[in-house]
Amino acid sequence: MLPEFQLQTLWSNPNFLAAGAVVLVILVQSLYEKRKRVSEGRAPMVSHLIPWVGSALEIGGDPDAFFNRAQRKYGDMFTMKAFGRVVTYVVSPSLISEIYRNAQVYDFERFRVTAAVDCFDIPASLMKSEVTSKVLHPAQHKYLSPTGIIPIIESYTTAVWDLLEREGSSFEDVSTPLRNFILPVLYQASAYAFFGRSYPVVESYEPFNDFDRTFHLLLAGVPRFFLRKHTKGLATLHRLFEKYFDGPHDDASEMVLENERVMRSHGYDSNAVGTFFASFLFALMANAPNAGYWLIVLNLQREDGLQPLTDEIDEAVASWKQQNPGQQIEDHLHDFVSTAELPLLASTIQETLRYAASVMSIRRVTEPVEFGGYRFNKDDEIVCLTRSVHLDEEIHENASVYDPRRYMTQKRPTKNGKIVANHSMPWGGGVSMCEGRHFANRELKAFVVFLLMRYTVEIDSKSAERPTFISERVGAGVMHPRGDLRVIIHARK
Ligand code: HEM
Repeated sequence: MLPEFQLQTLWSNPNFLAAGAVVLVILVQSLYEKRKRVSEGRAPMVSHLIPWVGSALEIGGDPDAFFNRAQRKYGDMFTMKAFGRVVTYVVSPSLISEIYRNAQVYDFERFRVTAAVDCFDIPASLMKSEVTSKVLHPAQHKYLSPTGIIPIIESYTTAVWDLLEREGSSFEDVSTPLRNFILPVLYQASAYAFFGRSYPVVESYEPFNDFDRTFHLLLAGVPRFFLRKHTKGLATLHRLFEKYFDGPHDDASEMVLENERVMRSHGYDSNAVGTFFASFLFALMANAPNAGYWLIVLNLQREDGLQPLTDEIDEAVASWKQQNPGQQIEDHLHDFVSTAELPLLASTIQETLRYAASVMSIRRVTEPVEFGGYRFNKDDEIVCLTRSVHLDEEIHENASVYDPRRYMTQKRPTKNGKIVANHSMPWGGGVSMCEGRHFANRELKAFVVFLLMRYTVEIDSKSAERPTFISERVGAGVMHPRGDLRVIIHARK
């Protein structure tokens, strides 16, 4: 207890009184806001103390724990303020699928255009024109479809095989940070597949990382002024793309060449074409390489390590050789990897994405609507929080445990006695569902198959360092690693 004379001193201190008044005003205002929302039938507001900042710092600390607490306290929908932005989060799979189904009321297009212009500097005239919605996006959709993607996957397959041989040999038999080996291989092979060998892939790697590292801050509304490295990275990517589109690049994929032709025929120059493809480069690279990294890291930390996957792949190789006597697998890489039945690897990829992806789908309400028992006004922002579904213990047994066999053995997931069809949504959903998912799945499959055909990878027992998720990259896709895992790679005999 404070002695009486100290209390008297405090009460007569004008600074103390002013601070007390401010706290009182904030509390009254927040109480008023909460009451008003309840009386208007709006989704409940998560309590916060600092007015404009709202819950931003708490979300940034441990987002999974924060959203879990909010769900337990407020239910399947709750509103939150962060850096002045008011957003309602939806965590139930059935409500999320309703949002995905109804693109008229829960619009994505406005966010798509704004993000392309504000985050990637694509000219607004291009993003808002029918060239993009009626020609460029449909063409991208066609080339990224399961059949359209085949030629690109073929070049990817050859590129990743060659890169694993070339890069792998320089890491053999010495302790090495896994990241240095894996991420550049995945990055380069994908870039070659879409843009050809004329793309300055090595030069673009660091600027891409500078841009990508703080992308979530840009999404959260942090002004570019505070993100100097990020902005410089994007400018370098634009410059490299402009040079690439000004020079010979006939080895690019048909998807790139066709979209370039369309843009040029509408008067857009190499610089504008470059901004469009810098945003595609981001989609291509922001998630898949890190997913490949986590797949290896998470399995290496299990008791049986990568052995079950290696055994499955060895069996597929043996079976292919038996069916194709006298043939070399190296001459039929795409055929082999696309036909190989690898149920454990398929489940491992899906589980890695469930476990490591933090995905949010942003929508804007287009008209007043009653939804999930609450009222929404035009222009309200709603976010589908798919990670909450991934971590829901009722839907996924032992959800906090990484289990590569989960999707081989799991019964049909249910919640409240009902089957949950959308139990895993690493690709988002509805109109904004990841266009690159067919490529990404095959990319990861080919990468893991070839890696384990060529090498054994083991943890360097002298190093205790282990990577953890940078979970504050909330909503921005597969989480990046903080720290790394030192490994020793040996060529297989
Ligand atoms: C593991 C890898 C990947 C994951 C987890 C992933 C996830 C996502 C997610 C969550 C979205 C936004 C969905 C939404 O807002 O609801 C998205 C969009 C997109 N992704 Fe992927 N992605 C991956 C790899 C790729 C790859 C390799 C490509 C390119 C080949 C790609 C191309 C795209 C494109 C073009 C969009 C924009 C779709 C639109 O604006 O409608 N993604 N991705």
